[in-house]
Amino acid sequence: MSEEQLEKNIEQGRVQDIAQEIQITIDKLSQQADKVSSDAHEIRKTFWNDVTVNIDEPDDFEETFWSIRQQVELLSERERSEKQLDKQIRTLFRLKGSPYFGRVDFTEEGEVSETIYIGIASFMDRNEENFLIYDWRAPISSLYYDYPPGPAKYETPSGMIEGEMTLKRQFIIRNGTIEGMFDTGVTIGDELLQEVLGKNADAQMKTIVATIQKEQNQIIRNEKSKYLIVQGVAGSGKTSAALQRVAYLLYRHRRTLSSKNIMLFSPNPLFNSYVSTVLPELGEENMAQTTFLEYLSNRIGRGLELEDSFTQLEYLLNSQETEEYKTRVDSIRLKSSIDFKKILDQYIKALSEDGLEFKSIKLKNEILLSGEAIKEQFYSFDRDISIRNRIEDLKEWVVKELRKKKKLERRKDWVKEEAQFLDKEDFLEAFQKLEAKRKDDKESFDDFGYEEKLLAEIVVSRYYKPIMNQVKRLAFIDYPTIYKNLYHTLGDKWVKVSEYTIRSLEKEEISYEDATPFVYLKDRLEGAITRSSIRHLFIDEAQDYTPFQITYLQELFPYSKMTLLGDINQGIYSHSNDAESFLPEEMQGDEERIILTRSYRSTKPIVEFTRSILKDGDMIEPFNREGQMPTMTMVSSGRETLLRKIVETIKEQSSTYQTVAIICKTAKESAEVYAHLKSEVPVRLIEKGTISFETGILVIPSYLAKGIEFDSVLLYNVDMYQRESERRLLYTACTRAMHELHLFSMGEGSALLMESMDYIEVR
Ligand SMILES: Nc1ncnc2c1ncn2[C@@H]1O[C@H](COP(=O)(O)OP(=O)(O)OP(=O)(O)O)[C@@H](O)[C@H]1O
Repeated sequence: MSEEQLEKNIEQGRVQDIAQEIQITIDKLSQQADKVSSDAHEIRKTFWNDVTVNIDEPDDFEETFWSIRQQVELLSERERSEKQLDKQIRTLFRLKGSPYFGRVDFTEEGEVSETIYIGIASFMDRNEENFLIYDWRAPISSLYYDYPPGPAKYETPSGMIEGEMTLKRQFIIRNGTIEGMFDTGVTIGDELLQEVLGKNADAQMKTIVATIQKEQNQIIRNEKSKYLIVQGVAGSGKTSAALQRVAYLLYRHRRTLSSKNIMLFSPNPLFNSYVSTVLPELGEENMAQTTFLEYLSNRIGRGLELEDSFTQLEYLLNSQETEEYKTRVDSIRLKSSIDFKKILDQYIKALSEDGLEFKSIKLKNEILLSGEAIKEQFYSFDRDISIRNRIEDLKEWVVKELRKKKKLERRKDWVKEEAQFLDKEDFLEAFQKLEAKRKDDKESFDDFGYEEKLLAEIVVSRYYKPIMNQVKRLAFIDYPTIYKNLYHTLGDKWVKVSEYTIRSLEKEEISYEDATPFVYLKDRLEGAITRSSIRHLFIDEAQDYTPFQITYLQELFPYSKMTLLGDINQGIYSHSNDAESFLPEEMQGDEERIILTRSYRSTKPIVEFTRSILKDGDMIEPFNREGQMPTMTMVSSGRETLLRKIVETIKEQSSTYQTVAIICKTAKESAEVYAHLKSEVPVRLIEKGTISFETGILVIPSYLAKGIEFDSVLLYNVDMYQRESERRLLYTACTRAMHELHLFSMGEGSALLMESMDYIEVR
């Protein structure tokens, strides 16, 4: 038997021993879980038997309260343990099949050599003395990610440990059997990566803990920086690193940090679902995930129709270079900038003296309180008081005024009339109140007069309640007009942008580029709801955020560290700029920047092709995974033939691969292609509202494919990508392909693809 085989047998023996140990622990914990579960069941069943209920006297009441509370605490303690045990058992089951993926032999200076096995969770021997498996996030495990055999060190809370790594071994273990075992010289050997990357795509992202690369590990374990900026080329593992970073932080700070303290801003709802299984797979709970659009739309509220970011993009991609298009691009650029934020700040300052506008508060089309009266009241307050505090005082004043009006309203004829049409329940309510009143007030009680008053009160309250609620929400502040008036002050340079903005606001619409400034204005005036519980904010696809938006987010999450991940070459919005740092200048100074240049997603021929779409793509390094050269199918006889060719390719590809995506430039084009294909192949259309996707064949607009990957990509109609501004979109679309990329053209081709690029041409 070769030495290698002998080694493998020894390792296989260890895997079996560990599996047995794990099973023993599973059995032990399962027994405990059964006990806790039956305890909890018993408490629930006998909850009220063990509570002393007596509420006659205040003392008895208190005793009852404490008695209930004690039972509730007992129950929730059991429920917590039940949940905890359940989680441990689930992790152990996962460990049993695949206990670890790495081994490092390390000799600390002056100590004996130690063998460390690394897996997705820690596991100790029965006496809880030795680690049989170390969690990948433990300090010592970083040796595995950061060093080849030789001198190595790792950081612990009590200082740096230095020594010598004598062996580094990787495993692929499935169902308790070692399927692959490699001793590696380099950081993380290529064999395992080859195996992982060669697999088919899934509708869900995978964890990468077994093959985290050194530079990715720096992102994951970074603890110091206030702002961590990751500029990484397409497919370099930015999102993967971000998610493993969340798992790392949750583990390292488990006493002080929970998933509730972490938030991820992602590009679209589809992406949210795509990444949602990674953390649970690592035994952690998911953090809150949202999109910036969703946030804005909640803050804008009713009254203005918000154009979403996709509609904005769709407009830009479908338009010719008309005057209107140019104005729109100017508008987007202006409103994305920090300079514009400063203009807005000046405007807000001026509003302290004049310019705030208020809506009249009406009841049944009659004005209860006019906008002018409210304004007059506002500016009668002391101007040294901040706008925010004055608004609070104003709210109180408005409530008081309305209460006065409400009292008078009860006497009006329309109220009496409506009172006759009240429901049985309303009369019952009035009657009960009447009874109570009669009890208190035996002597001088006028039944009839009082009943009439009560009924009138019911009618009037029904009308005033929604008005009062709106007042409490400050809906009487006329933000659209206040925001619109800003555009009367911008001057000649921005006359077209101003006209365009005013026009759209007058139609009660708000463009996507106006949404952030509008919400910012609102926040500055009435006070933002800052999220102080969030300690770590992750912004994926950070290149798609405007400098204005990034500073705004920083203000919203004042106690949070920020991890911004992005790729300037995938900046597909008009405001996208070439700034390497996604941080506006104002925020710079406290940041650390990590650059990822290696692309793992696609095969070498695909990376070589996609990087040449970019003007400066030379720094992008492909991972050495072989595959087919991209193809370009040119059809000069029209759309029908092109679609027929596409159907042929889909059929061929879907027999090999799980996910085949037909990527179109726009949603409009996607819908057309889908209409054509759906009778030929089982295909699904992905739209901006789609929240999840399954494996299979799908048609998707380029910008919704952001962050996601497919086994095979068919790029429909490359002739649609001609403008310089569309280069990055073309790059983004092509870089979604893992194993195969096929481009289709109706003859003209794209000016952005050069003759010299490496692809196979099929005419
Ligand atoms: N260290 C790694 N080990 C295994 N797979 C990896 C590793 N790093 C990245 N990958 C794989 O490469 C692919 C791309 O990763 P990911 O989506 O995180 O990259 P990205 O930089 O966010 O890409 P993009 O910007 O193009 O959306 C995924 O399939 C991911 O699993």
